[in-house]
Amino acid sequence: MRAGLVQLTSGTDPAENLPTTVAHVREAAARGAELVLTPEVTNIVSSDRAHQARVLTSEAEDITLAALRDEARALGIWLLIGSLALKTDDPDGRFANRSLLISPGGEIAARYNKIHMFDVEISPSERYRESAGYRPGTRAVVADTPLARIGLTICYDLRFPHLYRRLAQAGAQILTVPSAFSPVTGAAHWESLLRARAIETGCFVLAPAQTGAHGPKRATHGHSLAVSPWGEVLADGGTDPGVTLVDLDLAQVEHARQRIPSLDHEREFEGP
Ligand SMILES: O=C(O)CNC(=O)[C@H](CS)NC(=O)CCC(=O)C(=O)O
Repeated sequence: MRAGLVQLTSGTDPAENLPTTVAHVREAAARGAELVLTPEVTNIVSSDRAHQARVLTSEAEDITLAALRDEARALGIWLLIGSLALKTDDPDGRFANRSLLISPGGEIAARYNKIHMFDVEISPSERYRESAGYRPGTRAVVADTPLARIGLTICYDLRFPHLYRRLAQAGAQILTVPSAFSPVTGAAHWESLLRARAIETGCFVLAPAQTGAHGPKRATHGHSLAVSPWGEVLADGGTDPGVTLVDLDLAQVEHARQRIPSLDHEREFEGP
């Protein structure tokens, strides 16, 4: 099976971001990808909540979702929209950071709302408070497709290994980690964490990423990565926007788990 990782430098205007996203999805499909994946917040990278409140819409009205559903249908591909920032009917007005898996029929096959919120202070000048803008999800999701069983996660979720273990134990063969990783933590941790999740679970890990400068105040790490169930980096998207293709042999999932059956070796223990 061939997958295509789309790497983007999304800006603050969903309508302006859309043509580039569509062009990359078409390129991935033209080059043989049956599963195409876009990064976290494909529709908008912005930390201005007032601006987001003006330009974001609900799922039913979202132009990015509508256009990408049309593309999936026209191209006959499975399309993981890594995430969209969407309005919800939550009383506190927070958005959803939602991953959507689209079938080749253009239908929404699965939805996953990001569970873990990036509320951190990396340095005095670099702070994030994701939970101020987004309501965290409360449900883990595995989607069955004819290509593979896919476990959906987003970005900072990557630091919570028990989520990935649960998805693998629920039968996932591919784990998706669409991201907008920070440059500092990306350089220090991104590849190691992705390889660790693949090794621990015996799953392929596919991580399409945002990259570069999103205006003057925000930058992301890039390096969309595909990792095999044995922990090998199969493809690295570098730092420019574009498409990275990778061929996956799903038999490697079984093979890696036979060599190291750690998923089956859990034991109950006492303490601490
Ligand atoms: O706010 C948005 O526009 C969309 N959300 C994100 O970009 C989120 C929250 S700021 N980024 C991450 O989770 C990065 C995690 C990370 O970098 C790490 O774990 O080190």
